[in-house]
Amino acid sequence: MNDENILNAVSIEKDVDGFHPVNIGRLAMQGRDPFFVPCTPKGCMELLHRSGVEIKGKRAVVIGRSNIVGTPAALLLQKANATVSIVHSKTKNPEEITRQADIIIAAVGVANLVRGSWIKPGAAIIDVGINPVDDPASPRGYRLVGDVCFEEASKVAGAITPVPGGVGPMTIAMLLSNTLDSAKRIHKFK
Ligand SMILES: NC(=O)C1=CN([C@@H]2O[C@H](COP(=O)(O)OP(=O)(O)OC[C@H]3O[C@@H](n4cnc5c(N)ncnc54)[C@H](OP(=O)(O)O)[C@@H]3O)[C@@H](O)[C@H]2O)C=CC1
Ligand SMILES: Nc1nc(=O)c2c([nH]1)NC[C@@H]1CN(c3ccc(C(=O)N[C@@H](CCC(=O)O)C(=O)O)cc3)C=[N+]21
Repeated sequence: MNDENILNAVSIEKDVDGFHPVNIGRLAMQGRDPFFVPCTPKGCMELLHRSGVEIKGKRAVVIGRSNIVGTPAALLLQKANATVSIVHSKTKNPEEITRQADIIIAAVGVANLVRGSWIKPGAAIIDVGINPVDDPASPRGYRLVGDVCFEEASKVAGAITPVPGGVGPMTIAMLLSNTLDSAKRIHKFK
């Protein structure tokens, strides 16, 4: 499948994933707003806001730069007036960068990449990763873990999201929220 052709075929007013290039472009520009914000990054911001984490003026690090998570998450943090660094697979000494962060969003797809020693005491950690690891003791033969080593990180962080039961369910909630907004807009409800 060619994702560019598919995204171009979606009407920007019905793009509830927020992946159309026009919606991403509007998200990136000052003074413009997209019709929809991508669900997973939107869920990350909702978690930070509802947990009372201050974003303005803080240092944030996003690990990962995909079109669907890392890049829009970095844009949203920047819009919320954080100073944002992006760590990716070519970054040297990522832990030196993450250790300066008040907020970390990890969206990598590598189980337990972020260790306790990567984290500044008191930082807020949003773990987007959904990684299956073999576990013969669990009914499915595997269990899900995040990109952050929860056992270590939870001893250092001020706040941390679990996997499962963290960003995943928020993504689903944001998809429903975007879908409701879309319907309201099309039917001219308030
Ligand atoms: N909870 C939820 O709702 C969702 C969870 N996910 C999960 O989030 C994770 C990321 O998803 P997605 O963004 O789609 O993944 P992608 O594979 O598209 O992107 C991964 C990103 O991580 C970077 N990366 C890979 N290895 C390293 C490393 N060792 N150190 C630093 N950066 C690295 C890559 O860098 P580079 O660009 O250099 O290749 C890339 O930018 C996955 O586990 C996925 O299952 C995804 C969507 C929703
Ligand atoms: N166009 C598009 N939109 C997406 O939103 C999208 C996508 N593509 N590609 C794949 C990723 C992945 N993703 C998840 C959403 C919820 C959970 C979730 O709710 N997980 C549960 C665990 C579920 C279980 O136990 O199996 C949890 O974290 O608690 C996981 C992963 C959305 N994605």
